[in-house]
Parts: sequence; C-alpha cells; structure tokens
Amino acid sequence: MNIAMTIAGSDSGGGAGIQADLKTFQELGVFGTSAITALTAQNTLGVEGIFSADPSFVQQQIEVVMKDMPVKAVKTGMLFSAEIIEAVTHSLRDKETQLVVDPVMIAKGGASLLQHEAVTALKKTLLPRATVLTPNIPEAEVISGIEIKSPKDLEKAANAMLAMGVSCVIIKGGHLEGKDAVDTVYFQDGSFFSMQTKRISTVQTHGTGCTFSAALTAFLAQGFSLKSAIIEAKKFVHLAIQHPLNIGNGHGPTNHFAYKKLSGNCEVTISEEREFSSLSDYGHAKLH
Ligand SMILES: Nc1ncnc2c1ncn2[C@@H]1O[C@H](COP(=O)(O)OP(=O)(O)O)[C@@H](O)[C@H]1O
Ligand SMILES: Cc1ncc(COP(=O)(O)OP(=O)(O)O)c(N)n1
Repeated sequence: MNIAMTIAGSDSGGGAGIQADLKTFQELGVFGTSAITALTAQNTLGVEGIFSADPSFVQQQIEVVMKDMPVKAVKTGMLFSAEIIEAVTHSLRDKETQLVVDPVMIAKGGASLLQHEAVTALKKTLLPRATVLTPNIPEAEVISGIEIKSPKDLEKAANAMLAMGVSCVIIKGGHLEGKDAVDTVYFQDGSFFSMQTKRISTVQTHGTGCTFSAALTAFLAQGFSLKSAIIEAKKFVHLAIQHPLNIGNGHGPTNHFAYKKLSGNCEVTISEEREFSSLSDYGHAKLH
C-alpha cells in the first residue's frame, strides 16, 4: 500500500485542508496520514476562527508517523507561522520523500492562513527542500516579488521561484479569467509545459488548490512520473469542479468522487509552446 502524508490545517467544513487532502488520497487508493498545523472553524462562507497547533507538536506528529511508516510523498498546505514552517522543515531534513508545497496564504473568504512574516521562512527553509511548488497567481506574486500581468511575467516569476531551490513550479490559473483554466509548469532544467481545460462557470470552488496538490501527491506516492502526476492531478481537480455537490450557501466544496466515478475521463490540452500561441485567449485573461 502506498502511503502519503498531508501537513496542513483542518477545515471543519470539509472542503479544503486536511479533509480535502485525505478524501483525495482515499479516492486515489493511497493510504493517507496527516500532521495538523491548525484547526479552523470554517464553512463555505468563510473562516470564523483559527487555533494554531504548537510547532513542537506538529514536529512530533510528523516524526512519529515517519519512524513507523514508509511515507512515499508529502504535501504541505496551511502552515500558518514561521515557527511551524521551521518545525516541518526540520522534521523532513533527512527524508528522501517527494515534497509538494502548496503555499496556502489566503482563504477564498479573505482570511489569512499564513502570517505575513512567515513568507521569508517559507522561501528560505521549506522551498529549497520542495520537489514541486503550486502557487496560485497571488501567491506566486508574493513569493517571487513580481507582479504578474502577462505570460512573460509568469515566466519571470517562475524563474525567481526556481532560483529559491524548488525543482518544479506550477503556477495555477484559477484566478485568471478567460474561457480556459490554464496552469503553467516550469522545471529547473528550463523545460516547460502548459495544461489547459475549459473554465467552468461556478462558485463551487472551495478547496480547489488543496485538492489539486493532494491529487499530485497521491500520484507521486503511486510512482507516476512528475509530468504524468501533474496532468492526472489537473484531471482530478477539473472533474471535481465540473460535477459539484452543491453543499452550503457560499463557495461549496468540489466533488472528490468524480474522478474515480468517471474513470479519470477528462480532456486536458498540453502544450510546450512558450509563446502561448496555442492558448489564444490566455493573453487576454484578466487577473481578479
Ligand atoms: N473555474 C474553474 N474551472 C476549471 N478549472 C479551475 C477553475 N478554477 C480553478 N481551476 C483549476 O483548479 C486548480 C486550482 O487552482 P486555483 O483555484 O487557482 O488554486 P487555489 O485554490 O490555490 O486558489 C488549477 O488546476 C486551476 O486551473
Ligand atoms: C484549513 C484550510 N486550508 C487551506 C484552505 C485554502 O484552500 P484552497 O484550496 O486554496 O481553497 P480556497 O480557500 O481558495 O477555497 C482553507 N480554506 N482552509
């Protein structure tokens, strides 16, 4: 049995965080373990409370699991503070496991899930250890310090993040407008591809980033190559958005059952064209 770990915050509403990650692992046939960094009191309308875990207890959760079980891939989500980021980095120091860092900063409702001063710790300690970094556009701007207004800016921001030591950067395009949802993928060796699905018009998008990074982690734990794991994760999140469960009165959760139910049947267009010539509407996409 392949084992994965999520190091993230709990979402009491079940659509994001630890809950989304474990549901995704389960649907993909991977045994899920977890280290909880914070509890949130949250529903589809927003986050009403945050209770941080003690950094030493986050470290203990990771180390107790890892000394007993062969965890093949790890993802991080909400890490909340510099102290928790340092504890996580310390716990993973001698481990060879692949690491997906989803640099969760702000929830859809506007609540801050990462303290402002923790960004430096994220960049200096955790990113050099990461296999893949999965920022959305606003997170990519904060981490890279580059304002993203065009596809050229995306590349500049990705290069700035690759220079921090991460092996692969996926800049997610959920926050753009345009008829397609385009994510761009950059590697240390200079190679690149973009992946594109039809943008779905919906408010049922709570936890899309968590679900995408959890699916990527699950495919890596199963031994998929990095490129195929990324593409399958895109299919998983697309189908989860496309077949909503319609729960709650705000941004509802995505449907983690859809990928398995539909046997992963989803069209993704892959392009290695850096000039985005095949992504005709991308240059016109507007940022939120
Ligand atoms: N409306 C949508 N239609 C199709 N795909 C989407 C939509 N919104 C987000 N996605 C996809 O979901 C994944 C998560 O992206 P995003 O929503 O930007 O992350 P985050 O939750 O971190 O803000 C990406 O693969 C993105 O392209
Ligand atoms: C506990 C917790 N972790 C992460 C998030 C944010 O998840 P994300 O996938 O980025 O989704 P949205 O906030 O954009 O819906 C969260 N809300 N709670």
